[in-house]
Amino acid sequence: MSTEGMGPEGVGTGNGPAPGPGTAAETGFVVGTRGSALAVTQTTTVAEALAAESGLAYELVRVKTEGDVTSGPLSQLGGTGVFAAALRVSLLEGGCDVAIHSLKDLPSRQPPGLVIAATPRRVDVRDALCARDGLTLGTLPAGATVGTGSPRRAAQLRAARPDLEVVDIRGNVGTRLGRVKGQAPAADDGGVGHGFQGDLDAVVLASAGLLRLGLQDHITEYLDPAVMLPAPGQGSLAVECRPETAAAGALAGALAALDDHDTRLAVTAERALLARLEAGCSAPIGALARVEGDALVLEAAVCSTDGTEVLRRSATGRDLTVSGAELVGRSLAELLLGEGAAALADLRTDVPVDPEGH
Ligand SMILES: NCc1[nH]cc(CCC(=O)O)c1CC(=O)O
Repeated sequence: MSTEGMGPEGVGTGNGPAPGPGTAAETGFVVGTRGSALAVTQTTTVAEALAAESGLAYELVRVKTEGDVTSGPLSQLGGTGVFAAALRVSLLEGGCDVAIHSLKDLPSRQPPGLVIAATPRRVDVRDALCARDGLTLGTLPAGATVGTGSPRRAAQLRAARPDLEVVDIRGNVGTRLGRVKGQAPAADDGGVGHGFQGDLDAVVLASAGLLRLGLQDHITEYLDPAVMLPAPGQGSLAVECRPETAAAGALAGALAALDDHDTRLAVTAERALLARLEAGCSAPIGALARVEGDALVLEAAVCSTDGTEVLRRSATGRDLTVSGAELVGRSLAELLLGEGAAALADLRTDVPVDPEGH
């Protein structure tokens, strides 16, 4: 594991000396981030909020995900969240005090020794169609090519529009946007050329990532969750740390203040469903929970990979606590399993579809 300081521009509010790595000190804290534009943007936003709330300074360190991290520590942390794993190793080793993840990229089971201390208020949960010429799912011509690397998006696209051609694509947000015909490549890929001219009619991406990067102008349609149920945790962030960091002190108070209870309940239900289904991170499963009045409503869809079958069910709970939310997720998973979810899809699919999809 290696960390690399990001230089003076990575230093936050600056009241007090720069903190040393691993010391969630009285004076400051160290925040780990992956290197992609989306990771840096969302990490900076959260770090600024924590600094403002706590009065502490912070420093960003870039945690490299290549190389040495593919050995021992990864297997201890579980294979699913390989891209979160490097940050987690850094947290456990004291290389940073806080790490910010896209919640949907985290495995559904929390590793020992780390806690999710805050789930900030969720932003737009929907998937977004970014098409040439302002086209929408309804107006794309028959045979149009739509790029996605996600089996969940592919299956739901096929279910909605069997006449489209789904193309498997990879890469970070800027790279994928650049695949759309006539689209100027977005300058968010850290200067890494994507090597493609626009060759597709459309791509599907998470609205949240586009919004956080200020790229929402590329969206031609926000896909209704009735058509495209988002990934569990989509649009949410997880602020992770060692338990003692969240237990006491100025940073603990700031973490608690950043936590949004309704978001916490929703993502808890979605992740509990995923855990009970024993589904891998690229399984074709959509899940979305919302607090509606005094109820938590969870919807989930398990798709066959070819999109010919989508099993979609919902469950409601009235116990608005974390354990109540877990129960809603688990019960809906049981219901889906009882109706043949495991036969419908290869739930354990655990291909890391998105090395820098972040
Ligand atoms: N798997 C990559 C990833 N992880 C989080 C986001 C977007 C932001 C979010 O959903 O919180 C993305 C990009 C995408 O799916 O388009």
